[in-house]
Amino acid sequence: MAVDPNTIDPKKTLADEEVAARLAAELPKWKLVDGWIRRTYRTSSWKGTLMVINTVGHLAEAAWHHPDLTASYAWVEVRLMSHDAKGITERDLQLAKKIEDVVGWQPGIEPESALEGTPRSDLRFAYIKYD
Ligand SMILES: C[C@H](O)[C@H](O)[C@H]1CNC2=NC(N)=NC(=O)C2=N1
Repeated sequence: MAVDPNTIDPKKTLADEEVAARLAAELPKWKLVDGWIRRTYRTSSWKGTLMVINTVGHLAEAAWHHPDLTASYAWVEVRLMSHDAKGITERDLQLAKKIEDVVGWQPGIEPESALEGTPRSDLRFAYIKYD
């Protein structure tokens, strides 16, 4: 039977140069370092850090693809690779994109948004440090 060239193979690893090019085009804040695609989200406090971790946790569980996380008081690093394929696959890129979309969501700066977004005027509400 012929292989459909349009089907994504979840276990196919991408060459480093291809990963780097895809990140530059699609996920410019993510970098390939030591075999992982990674991104650090900075926050204003431990509570914000845990909110990011929980958000990533939900997305990973829904995807059934799980990043490694390293956290401190005001940052969390998200690191993705496909352990079973021993490399970077489309699964890593797709989950990274979802994380980037959801954690980076700022409805307050979107045109036509009915949502005001996290208030910036009051430090009590300081949360993710958008970069
Ligand atoms: C049994 C289960 O399907 C596997 O352990 C899945 C779950 N999450 C995973 N996450 C990641 N990052 N790589 C994997 O190979 C992987 N495998």
